[in-house]
Amino acid sequence: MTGTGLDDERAYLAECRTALLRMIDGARLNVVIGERVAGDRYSAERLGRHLKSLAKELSEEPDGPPFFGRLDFGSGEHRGQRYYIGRRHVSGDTGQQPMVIDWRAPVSRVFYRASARDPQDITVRRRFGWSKEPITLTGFEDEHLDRGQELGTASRIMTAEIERPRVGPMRDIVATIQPEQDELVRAELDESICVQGAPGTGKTAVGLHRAAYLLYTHRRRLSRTGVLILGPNQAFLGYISAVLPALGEVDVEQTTVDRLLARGPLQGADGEEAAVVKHDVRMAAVLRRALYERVGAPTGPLSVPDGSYHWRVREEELRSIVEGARREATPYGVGRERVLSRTVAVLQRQAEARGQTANAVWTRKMSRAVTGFLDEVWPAVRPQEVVAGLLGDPVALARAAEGILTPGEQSAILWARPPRSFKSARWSAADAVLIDEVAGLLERPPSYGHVIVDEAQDLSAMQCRAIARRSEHGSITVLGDLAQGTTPWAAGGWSDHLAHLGKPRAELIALTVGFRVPAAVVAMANRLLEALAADVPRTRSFRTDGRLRVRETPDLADAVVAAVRDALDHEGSIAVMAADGTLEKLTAAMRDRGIAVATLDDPAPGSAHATAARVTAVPATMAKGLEYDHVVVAEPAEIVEAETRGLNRLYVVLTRAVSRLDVLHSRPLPVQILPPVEANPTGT
Ligand SMILES: Nc1ncnc2c1ncn2[C@@H]1O[C@H](COP(=O)(O)OP(=O)(O)OP(=O)(O)O)[C@@H](O)[C@H]1O
Repeated sequence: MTGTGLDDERAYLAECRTALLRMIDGARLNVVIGERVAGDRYSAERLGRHLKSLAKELSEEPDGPPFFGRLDFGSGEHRGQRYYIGRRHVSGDTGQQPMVIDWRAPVSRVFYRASARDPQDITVRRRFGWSKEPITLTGFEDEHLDRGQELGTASRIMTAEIERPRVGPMRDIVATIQPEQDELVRAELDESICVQGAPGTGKTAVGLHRAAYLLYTHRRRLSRTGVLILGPNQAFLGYISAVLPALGEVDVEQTTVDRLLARGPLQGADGEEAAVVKHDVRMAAVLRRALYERVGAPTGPLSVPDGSYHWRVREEELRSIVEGARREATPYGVGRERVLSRTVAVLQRQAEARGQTANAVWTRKMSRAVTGFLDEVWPAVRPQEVVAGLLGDPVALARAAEGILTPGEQSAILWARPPRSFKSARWSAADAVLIDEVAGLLERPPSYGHVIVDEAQDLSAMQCRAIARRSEHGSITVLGDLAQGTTPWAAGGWSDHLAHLGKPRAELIALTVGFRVPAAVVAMANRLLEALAADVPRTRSFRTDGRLRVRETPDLADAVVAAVRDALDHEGSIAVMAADGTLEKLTAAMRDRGIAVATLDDPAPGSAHATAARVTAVPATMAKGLEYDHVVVAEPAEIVEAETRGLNRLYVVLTRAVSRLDVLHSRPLPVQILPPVEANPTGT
């Protein structure tokens, strides 16, 4: 093999860039040609869509390095071959092998999995180092795996990538995916997995890369059924939104569970007591009962006029049709269809016995004629109607909830002032979950090919059921951390959650190496973890850098302003986190003193409308899943007091910093985060 020096690599880089430009030009030209040559309108549209998305994918290729690794094979199937690995394929001349191989291709797996102990036919694995603006190839590191040489955490290039200051939205990690992460990313499409991992172990990163991997490997199947990513809130979705496009995937639906389920604006709000009952899995049984209570028994024979004749169906026969449909456990809507078609079939048999032809026109006429009977025994309903019928009527609720909900629970969810009609109801997010449950009883929603659920520990049983309905014929990746559960219904363990998600046999895997939080901060967070009583494995930090500063101060606002000014001297993003009320005051204080502060409602950093502010004010309740280079946490005691699972919230907030964390307090710190001596000064 020739060409192993930096100059040779730079020459190869130049060739790759030319080839990439050729690909983009080719894709654009194909769009033009495709528009001209396609025969009928349908195929023109399909071809046009396909080519446009290809061109879009290619031109969205960031102006980044075309490759990050190289593999030299010494033996086996690829003996004597050299492959460059990058974010996407770069085609060579016709008939030549690709200049760069997509990181998701089967052969690229070796880049992530080979080790000195198991070199997998590799002689040398090379990692490339790049600098930004302009993107320049600065060097490389070789591991002679065939000679037992492996750098692991001693790799400067890998360490620099993991420890780089964070700026703007989340980035992909393709160049440095770790072997245990790669196993999850490349798990088979029909495998459902559940990843438990402490803050910063890469769960979100793994989920996003798994989506990209599955789309590459099963493109046809998934372009039909789709991939869905569910995150905790819009701020989080904004933060992760750039990762998949950077990997060439622009067609993945990313949303929150609330948005996925809402059938209209959500204008209502529930108190915690009501929300807890509405999210309880027992509501599924209450709703089912309320719905099927609408199915009635026939109260007499059916007489159907047909010209001058009347067809008659006996009451027993009608009863057995209705009972039969009920027993079949199909969706309610299908049950109604079956009662209709079976009743008409009885009429048809009678007509045929009298020598009459029962053609399609006749069948339609008979179907219309039995609608009255159908509406009586198996009425058509809207899901909102069923839910409003329960929440607005204590008698109906008591009937449906008897033996399932206590009287106290029933009164917790009853509307104080029922709306005049279900159409004018002010639905809450929890109501939307109930409505979705009923909608699922009426008709099964289409299934996604794969669903990725992030921060899954916070889902309620009823939300899990809603997701299960949408992944019945697909698989799921569940990502979460039991210690970060902050909702009143947060999971205490994974097995119940997985059962509600419809995948009780999903494999549970733990990630235990942290790539975000510096070791000093992990030590503090781990002390708090002890108090959370969550059954989760401990983590160790990959990072040896970073700084933790804890300061008592008589004036919180002054101290926050000083800490932020100090942070502004360094590169990287900055966040101030506090309980919601205090944050407003701190934001005003910072702005008064000339510091530009963004909020989470502002456009994502890096987007066209983003503000220039480097500091973001982040309410403690919105911090989940986010990370900033420097975090200033103000008054931890208030964060703990603000909600029932306040200690879990504090755990989330303390684990958002990548490089530096300032903890500022004017009141005593929660004892759970103090070192043992300070927490118990008398030693008793
Ligand atoms: N293999 C890796 N190489 C480089 N960076 C990584 C790697 N794995 C994770 N990271 C980085 O570590 C940070 C934390 O990752 P991520 O947000 O996916 O963790 P998480 O487990 O979802 O955390 P949380 O539970 O707090 O939401 C991110 O900046 C991510 O890019």
